[in-house]
Amino acid sequence: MTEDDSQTFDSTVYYDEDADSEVIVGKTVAVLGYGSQGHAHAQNLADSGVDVVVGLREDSSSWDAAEGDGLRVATPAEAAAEADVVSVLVPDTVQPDVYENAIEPNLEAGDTLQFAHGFNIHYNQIQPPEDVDVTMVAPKSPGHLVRRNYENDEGTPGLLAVYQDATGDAHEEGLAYAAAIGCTRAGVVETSFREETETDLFGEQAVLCGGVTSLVKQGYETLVDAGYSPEMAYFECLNELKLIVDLMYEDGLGGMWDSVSDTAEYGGLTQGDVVVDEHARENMEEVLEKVQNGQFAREWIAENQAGRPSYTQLRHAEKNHEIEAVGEELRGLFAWQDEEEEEESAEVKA
Ligand SMILES: NC(=O)C1=CN([C@@H]2O[C@H](COP(=O)(O)OP(=O)(O)OC[C@H]3O[C@@H](n4cnc5c(N)ncnc54)[C@H](OP(=O)(O)O)[C@@H]3O)[C@@H](O)[C@H]2O)C=CC1
Ligand SMILES: CC[C@](O)(C(C)=O)C(=O)O
Ligand SMILES: [Mg+2]
Ligand SMILES: [Mg+2]
Repeated sequence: MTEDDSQTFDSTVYYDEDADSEVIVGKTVAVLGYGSQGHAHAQNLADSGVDVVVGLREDSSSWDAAEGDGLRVATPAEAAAEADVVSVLVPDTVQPDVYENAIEPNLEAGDTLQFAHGFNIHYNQIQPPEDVDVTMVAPKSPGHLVRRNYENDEGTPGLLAVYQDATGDAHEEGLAYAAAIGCTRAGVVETSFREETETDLFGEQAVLCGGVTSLVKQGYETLVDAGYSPEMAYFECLNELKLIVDLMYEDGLGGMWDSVSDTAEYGGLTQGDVVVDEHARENMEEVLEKVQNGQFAREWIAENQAGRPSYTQLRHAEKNHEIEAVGEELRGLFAWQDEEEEEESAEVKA
């Protein structure tokens, strides 16, 4: 069975009790990649009793870290060869190459191709054989929190999708994988590769990563250009955002509105749409259109084929924005990051 895109998925939420961990504990899972998602999936799976082998390039900077975390490490081809489930957690743009050279030659009938994002299946960059299962367990969180939550006996919400069910067990095995990385502790919702891919790309571009950072920088620059100190602008437009979003995370927009002052609530409700106005909505719809018609995917693939010229320039400009230096200095002065977070943020920078 291959995914029926027109299928509307019900909003059943799956929890630990809905998963049969025995389905995956007896299998070998190759986790290809040991980065944000890979290090979390591999360690969480292993801590859940799953036989894990990490697949990395022989000159990988992550090889020693994975071995240091008590995991077996092999090349991607070696890992795929011994695995029943191959979890593809290398960057989206290298997955087709890794699939062609390391995974596909070592896939056997009845194996599972598992993803954390649907990009390469949805945009037809990887076309799996008909005799394997193709699933996705996509944590709705950065990987470092997937690991932190698991270690704290907490869960991370996730999505489950079955693109191809050659064995008839894809859903059950995907749910067991989700449980083993801690997602069913929080709740797992079933979706499709199309829906996850398009909503995830839109969300990270228009809201979570792109939209928010642009709003923060524009707010910071507005205050600094008006003569206010960079430190004041940082505190107001970046640092306090976490505290505001924490309230929304815990109890919706109302949870935040109920906690801030009436003055802030009135000002926010009247001026918010002045700043993020109907043009923002029109722009968001254009962003979504480019995701849906494949234009963004083609642009991102071409950017990588060209050696990432624009991406490199944009990353450089972002790292050199004044707010980064101001923030680094202020974060060093204030003891608001606990040790665990400081260690992790050092890891992320490495
Ligand atoms: N980041 C996140 O929180 C989320 C990511 N995802 C998805 O998870 C997947 C993995 O992304 P993410 O965890 O961010 O990836 P990262 O960039 O954090 O990590 C990539 C890993 O892959 C390895 N790698 C890179 N190139 C190759 C290669 N050619 N062959 C073998 N290994 C390679 C790297 O090791 P080295 O370079 O040392 O060899 C590194 O261990 C993607 O599909 C992404 O969309 C989904 C949800 C959230
Ligand atoms: C929000 C960015 C993300 O989609 C994620 C952490 O979920 C990603 O691709 O990293
Ligand atoms: Mg995401
Ligand atoms: Mg994403």
